[in-house]
Amino acid sequence: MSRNLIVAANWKLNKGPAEAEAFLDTFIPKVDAFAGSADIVIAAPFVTIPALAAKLAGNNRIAVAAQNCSEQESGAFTGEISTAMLKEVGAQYIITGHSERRSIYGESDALINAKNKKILAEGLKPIFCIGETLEEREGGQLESVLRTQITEGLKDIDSLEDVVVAYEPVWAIGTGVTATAEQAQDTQKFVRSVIAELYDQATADAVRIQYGGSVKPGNAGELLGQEDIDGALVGGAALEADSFFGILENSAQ
Ligand SMILES: O=C[C@H](O)COP(=O)(O)O
Repeated sequence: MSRNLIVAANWKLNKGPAEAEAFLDTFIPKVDAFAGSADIVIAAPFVTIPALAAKLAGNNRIAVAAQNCSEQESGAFTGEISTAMLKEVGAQYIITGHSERRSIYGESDALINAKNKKILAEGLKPIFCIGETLEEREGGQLESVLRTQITEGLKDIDSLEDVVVAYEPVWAIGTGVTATAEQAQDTQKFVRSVIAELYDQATADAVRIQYGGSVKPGNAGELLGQEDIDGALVGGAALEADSFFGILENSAQ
């Protein structure tokens, strides 16, 4: 089954509009000259999205993403941003379930599920993150943790056509410790098997599963060359245009 790679930058709490524009000044010409077919996504802070979207207007190779959204439509929810607002300013994807949102901001599987449903109802695409802590992996809970996150996060979602899943072992995020290609492949094969159980084999074969956690130009080729790894969600190494482009280049199919 061939699935087009999807390589996404998650800038986290980095880059206001001016820095983002400077990044694109270097990055866009590289992508223009690049023959690879991967879908490219940049997830920026909310206030940076309009500048990114303006600079990428008419560019059909690089899509814009948000890193979070409200599960609510509108109303008295101070500090929240709706999917409709994000769509209006040019976001096409929204990250959900990132481990930093789960652990630092206490987001539950139920909240993440509500966000996934809201994003899909808005006609946008969730990049739905799952992943285990080192303690959970070493304690033999890897499969049960992932199974729960997948089952609860995708509850009552009929089609995965617009859903991207990102497997990010928490112990590999921002630590410089990458899962080995074998560990990532084995786990992502398991993730796909859970999706086949919950949906069907055709859905599991079609859904794209990214790997995230200390991906860099030097390890992207091996990781993204694995059968069940269909792209990357990149944090630190996506902050510099050369390094993010190096990941794309080294993972070209
Ligand atoms: O969303 C991206 C991940 O948290 C990975 O971050 P990292 O590449 O800095 O390890």
